[in-house]
Order: sequence, then structure tokens, then C-alpha cells
Amino acid sequence: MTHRHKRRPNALPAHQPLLAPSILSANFTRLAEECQAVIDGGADLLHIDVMDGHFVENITIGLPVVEALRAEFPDTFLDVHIMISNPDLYAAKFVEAGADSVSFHPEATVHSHGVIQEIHAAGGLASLAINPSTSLDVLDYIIEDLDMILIMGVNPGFGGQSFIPQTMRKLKDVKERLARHGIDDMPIQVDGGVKLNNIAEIYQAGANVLVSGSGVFNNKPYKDTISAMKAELQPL
Ligand SMILES: O=C(CO)[C@@H](O)[C@H](O)COP(=O)(O)O
Ligand SMILES: [Fe+2]
Repeated sequence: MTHRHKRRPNALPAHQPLLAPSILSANFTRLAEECQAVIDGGADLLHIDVMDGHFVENITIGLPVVEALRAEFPDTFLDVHIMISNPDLYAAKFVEAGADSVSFHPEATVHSHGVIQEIHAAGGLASLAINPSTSLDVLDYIIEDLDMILIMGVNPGFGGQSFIPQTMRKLKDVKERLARHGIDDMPIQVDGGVKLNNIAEIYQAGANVLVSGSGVFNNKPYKDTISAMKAELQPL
């Protein structure tokens, strides 16, 4: 594949932990205003959920919306989570459309290493998104090529679901696995079911990029919600 629009991506903000509102729960009729409001309220990045109606039941956002958000928010880190079959065909296209990072699912491809290569060749950061029932063994021979790991706190497909408790054990396991590989600076994202009442516990368990959709967008004013969530993220 050739990459005609290779661009320099925004870097993941250097400070941690990071709070990433998932725009899946935003009011789509006012998407730019909603994004601006969470950015003004202290969001560190925007999490964008792409669903294809095949890998998951829901159909949401595609390339044109990522392109539009990139044009509107040139300096904001766009963290694009693709829940699609055959990410091999689309991962690089999302980087070309403006994604700074692309998280894809190993369950959706037999070529995870190749997808990472495609994302990197297009100039993006590569992240592996791991479903609740998927073993961390999928990381074994690609861990050193990744820029981030996404641990799902719910089954992918919809916002507003309850956090699956076993995710806490998985976070502990992923930390141990990274340590075994001598990696101590890999961002670990948790996505799904993150709310004001559990964000501290999830952070303490090892997640440093915390995605929250309904937890943010169902609780106006966003600035107060984001401040309250960030206040829960006390240094370890
Ligand atoms: O990827 C997904 C769902 O598949 C998430 O990004 C959700 O959008 C998070 O929503 P909440 O669980 O925080 O409401
Ligand atoms: Fe997501």
C-alpha cells in the first residue's frame, strides 16, 4: 500500500495519567461543539470509536468524520479505536484521515503484526485493543512493536455498559507481562465502563489512559465532570 498523505502525528501528551472522552456518547448533531467543550474542560485527547456492523453490532463513525475532526482540531490528539473486521484494509487509511493513534483488535485479523507495520508506515502510533475474553498471549511476539495497549473494560459495540470486574486482574497481568519484556513506559488504556466512581481504582491498577464516554457526556457541565475525574487520579 502507498501512503500519499503521510503526515507528522501529534504526540501523546507527555504527562500522565490522561483522560480521553469517547465521543460515542456525544450529541452527534453538534459534534464539533461537543468536542470543543470537552477539550476546553480539560480532555487530554479525543477517543473516536469506529464500528462496522460486522466485527461489532453497531455502526458508528467512518473516515470522513475523522477527516473533519482533524481539520477542526489540528492540535488535538485523535485516538481512533477501530472495531472492524479486516483492519488490514483500513488502519493506514485512518492515519491518513488524521488519526494520531489507531487501536485495532487482534480478534479481527490474522495479521496483527502486519497491521502494526501499516499504521507505522502511514505515520501513526499503533495500539492493540484486547477484548474481555481474549488472552494477553496475543501480545507475546508483537509487544515490542506497539505504542500502546488498550484493555477493554466491556465487550465492544456500545457505550454505557457496566465495567467487567475481571478487567482489574487483566491490568495486573498486563503490567507483569510488560515488566517481563523489560518495558516500563508503555501507555495502558482502559476503555469501557470507566466512571467517576471507579476511575481511581482502575488507575491504581495500572491504567494511565482512561477512556470515558457516557461517564463524561451524560454529565454536564463537562468541565466539572472532567475536573472531578482528574482529581481522582492521584499519583501512585
Ligand atoms: O469502544 C467503546 C465501546 O465499544 C468505548 O470507547 C465506549 O464508547 C466507552 O463508553 P462508556 O463505557 O465509557 O460509556
Ligand atoms: Fe473505544
